[in-house]
Amino acid sequence: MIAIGSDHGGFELKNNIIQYLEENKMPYKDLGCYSTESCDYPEFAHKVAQSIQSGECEKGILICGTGIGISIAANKNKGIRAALCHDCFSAEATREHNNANVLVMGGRVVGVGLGLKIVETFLSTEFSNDERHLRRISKIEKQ
Ligand SMILES: O=C(CO)[C@H](O)[C@H](O)[C@H](O)COP(=O)(O)O
Repeated sequence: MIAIGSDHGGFELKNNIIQYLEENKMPYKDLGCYSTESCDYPEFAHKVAQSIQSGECEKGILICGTGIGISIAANKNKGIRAALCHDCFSAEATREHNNANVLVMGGRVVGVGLGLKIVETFLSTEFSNDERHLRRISKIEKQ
């Protein structure tokens, strides 16, 4: 299950990603927001983080205007490795190297075409399980 959330700045891209997930029969949970009305991104970062921490969702996708604020908020939650990616190379690398469990994008930064490619790359790339990456992730967890 994929948890997805955004503020008003990411609402439109979130809707396009939901359509992509539905077309590809990928189960998801839409944790809001549900309109373009101004709202506060930390709320949605927290909801997505909680759904991963509880085990209900395996991965998450978060979108705000730039992706920056919602990344900062998401990464305050234990066990959350949220990666802001605006290119496919980073989306692949963060899965392989960081075992990132949340993809973050800026709805005012990327277009829908690139955004969906980044989602596809992130969701289809496995963690490498390489010893050096495991060691580095465990150092993050201890911080
Ligand atoms: O936190 C952000 C900036 O890093 C997000 O892009 C927000 O979506 C943005 O700040 C919202 O801005 P607005 O002027 O309230 O629409």
